[in-house]
Amino acid sequence: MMARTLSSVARKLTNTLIVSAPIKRTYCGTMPEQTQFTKDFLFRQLFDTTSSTYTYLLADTTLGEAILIDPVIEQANRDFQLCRDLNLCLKFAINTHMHADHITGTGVLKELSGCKSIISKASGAKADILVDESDKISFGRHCLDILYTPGHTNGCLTYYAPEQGIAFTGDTLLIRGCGRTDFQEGSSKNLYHSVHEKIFTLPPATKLYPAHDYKGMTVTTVEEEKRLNPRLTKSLEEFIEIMDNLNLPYPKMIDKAVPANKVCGVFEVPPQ
Ligand SMILES: N[C@@H](CCC(=O)N[C@@H](CSS)C(=O)NCC(=O)O)C(=O)O
Ligand SMILES: [Fe+2]
Repeated sequence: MMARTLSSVARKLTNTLIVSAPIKRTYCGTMPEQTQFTKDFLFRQLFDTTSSTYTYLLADTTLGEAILIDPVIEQANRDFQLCRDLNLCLKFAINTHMHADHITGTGVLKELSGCKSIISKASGAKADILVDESDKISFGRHCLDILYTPGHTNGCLTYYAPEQGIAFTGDTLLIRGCGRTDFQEGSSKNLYHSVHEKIFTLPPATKLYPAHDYKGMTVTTVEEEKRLNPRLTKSLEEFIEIMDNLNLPYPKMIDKAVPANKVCGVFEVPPQ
């Protein structure tokens, strides 16, 4: 009886959908035109399920040079093997900031591939190359511009590839959210200014790729976040109030991850 009732409801719904809800073909909103990747640009979004971290592999497919953004130590072998499978030489392993929730894979990747590690000067962490806003990171003919976007931590960077219309926001801007500001010299005011002045001023169609997502989302755009971000569409005062009341528990790994990430994810034995 129940099964029959359910199936008749389903049939009714289907009929209703078919009969009275034709697919709307004209988009009436303000969605900006999407930028396509150039033919010689490789993009892979990789995921670590334990920490919900995204790692990004980018490469110049003509010249075979690659970089990784925000690699996770437990996935370093996976990421290195992917580079080998695709015949790519890993030039740089880069962090958007000194992570608090997982150990970076940059130290292990250096050992595996001979790549150089990169982080911001302001992070206070060790790496082969310390970068700042005016610097650029090149791989093959491709290039990442560096935007200094403090707030989640004092050393947060956003990496921007203008030709591809993409930016890697780390934890500064998450999809419909943003990084917390309650540790590692976090500042809600700085984060608000970083997002409004550095990220929201990029072209509206710019695709934004965060370091984490906890809801299964993968990508957003400047236009979407300016319109829909529940925190960053508010005034500065309202934003600070929201951030002061998040009441999130500290990341489980924080006490292990931060000291490890200060030294590129490789614990150094102090001299005896
Ligand atoms: N539960 C996770 C940590 C979750 C968390 O705090 N995420 C950070 C980014 S990693 S530093 C964050 O900024 N979240 C903002 C938010 O609104 O969720 C763990 O235990 O590792
Ligand atoms: Fe973080």
